[in-house]
Amino acid sequence: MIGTGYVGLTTALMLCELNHQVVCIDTDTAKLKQLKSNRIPFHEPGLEELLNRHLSRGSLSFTSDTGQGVRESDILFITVGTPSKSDGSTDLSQIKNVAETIGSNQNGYKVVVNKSTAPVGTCEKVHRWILERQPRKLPVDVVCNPEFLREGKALYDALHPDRVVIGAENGKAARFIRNLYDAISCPKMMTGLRTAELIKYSANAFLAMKISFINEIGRLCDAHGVDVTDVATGIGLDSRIGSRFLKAGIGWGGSCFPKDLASLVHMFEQADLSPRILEAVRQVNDTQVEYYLRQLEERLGDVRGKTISILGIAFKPDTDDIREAPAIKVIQALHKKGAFLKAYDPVVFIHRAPTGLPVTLCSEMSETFEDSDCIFLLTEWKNFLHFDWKSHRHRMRTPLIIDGRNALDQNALTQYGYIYYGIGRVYSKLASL
Ligand SMILES: NC(=O)C1=CN([C@@H]2O[C@H](COP(=O)(O)OP(=O)(O)OC[C@H]3O[C@@H](n4cnc5c(N)ncnc54)[C@H](O)[C@@H]3O)[C@@H](O)[C@H]2O)C=CC1
Ligand SMILES: O=C(O)[C@H]1O[C@H](OP(=O)(O)OP(=O)(O)OC[C@H]2O[C@@H](n3ccc(=O)[nH]c3=O)[C@H](O)[C@@H]2O)[C@H](O)[C@@H](O)[C@@H]1O
Repeated sequence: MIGTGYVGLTTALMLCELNHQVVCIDTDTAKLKQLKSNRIPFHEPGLEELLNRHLSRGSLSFTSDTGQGVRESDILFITVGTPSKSDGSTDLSQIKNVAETIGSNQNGYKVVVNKSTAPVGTCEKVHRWILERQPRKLPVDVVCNPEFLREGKALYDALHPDRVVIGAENGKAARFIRNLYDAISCPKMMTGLRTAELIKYSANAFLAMKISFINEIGRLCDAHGVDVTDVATGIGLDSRIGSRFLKAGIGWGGSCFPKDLASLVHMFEQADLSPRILEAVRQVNDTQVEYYLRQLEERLGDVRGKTISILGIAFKPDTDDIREAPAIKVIQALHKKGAFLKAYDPVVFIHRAPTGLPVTLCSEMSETFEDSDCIFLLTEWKNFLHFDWKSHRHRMRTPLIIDGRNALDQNALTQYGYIYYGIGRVYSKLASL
């Protein structure tokens, strides 16, 4: 497993659970040091227990020596990063580097499986990069096995996927990889390399589209006094639509949706096509923070000099990942407008203290209430939802709550005397009867 981030480490542990022997390779020696001493370098539920189990059983090992890892393995998974370049295209330098190292260290037949999300045609490039570096002509097959796990639920998703997609040009290599997943019961789709690559991007874009769709409907709900959660329930009951990914809120962030949509748009442009739906999906998301800030200012007036408390920094619960987190955008925008900011997140500051964020960090959630003019919830951590909101209201200067995730109990909060705003939320008299 070359690359031991969220995807590489989770996949390695999943394969260990299926009784395979795995060597994890990474160039980040500080990360390897932590892993070797039983510590997960990021917050991801369930991984630490499996790390301990497989390190002590000897089914898992770690090294920074990629050459040695390549020579000792039959199957090589590429799970390195594929960040965006400034024009939206994908930076393939980490994949290229790995492919070249595989080529120069190849000592026999290998199956190279690309799991990193990369544009259509990347696996063909990987094949070429390997061949160019081989010391002598050796057989190698490249397979595309995109990953669909979610952060925060990575282990569950890896062990219980909705499907496994295996793209290959060679049936023998494809079956070899399918056999790895024998013990996992789900549909296994065998397809071509390019198809597998595009399935991954299309899946992420479709999910982002569902969210942007309900967020746009949420704005109309605000205008008409309609409850967006009821609209989502009502449409989601149609099995052709489905109820998931219809939670309206501050918008999608994270390490993948933004970069993958940018990459897909770039692929369209390269093909001389206009990605009209994708552009709209991104536009709704890009203007969602602005929309919320307008709602905030309508209720609080000018935010200059006011104290606003941010609850949650991670881009979603159960992770410490803050890549493209909506909270960061909100903090920066409010700071620019002259607000004082406090923030609390139960895990983010433990593993990855963000540098240069203009916020005063709180060590407990209750501190965010003190002399605050607004609490802005941006990550729906469970402990925020089960907090004793009733007894803390009096500590706020203005009891305004902006719920960026439509996660709090609006009726209860209103009864406790808070002013509540969630996109497309309507105070339900029925619920309070
Ligand atoms: N994070 C997620 O939830 C998902 C990510 N993906 C895709 O999987 C890929 C990896 O993503 P993450 O695991 O989040 O990335 P990450 O940034 O957490 O981990 C990547 C790892 O690769 C290592 N690395 C970089 N160059 C290397 C090299 N030459 N040799 C060995 N190791 C090297 C880095 O040190 C790092 O530990 C990306 O393409 C991403 O789009 C796909 C599905 C889910
Ligand atoms: O390619 C990837 O990296 C992964 O991207 C997403 O997973 P992830 O980014 O971990 O998180 P999601 O649960 O998809 O949430 C993404 C963003 O959408 C937001 N979201 C999600 C669902 C929803 O109904 N509403 C909503 O605003 C979340 O708060 C978060 O900011 C996909 O769900 C995974 O299938 C995919 O493998």
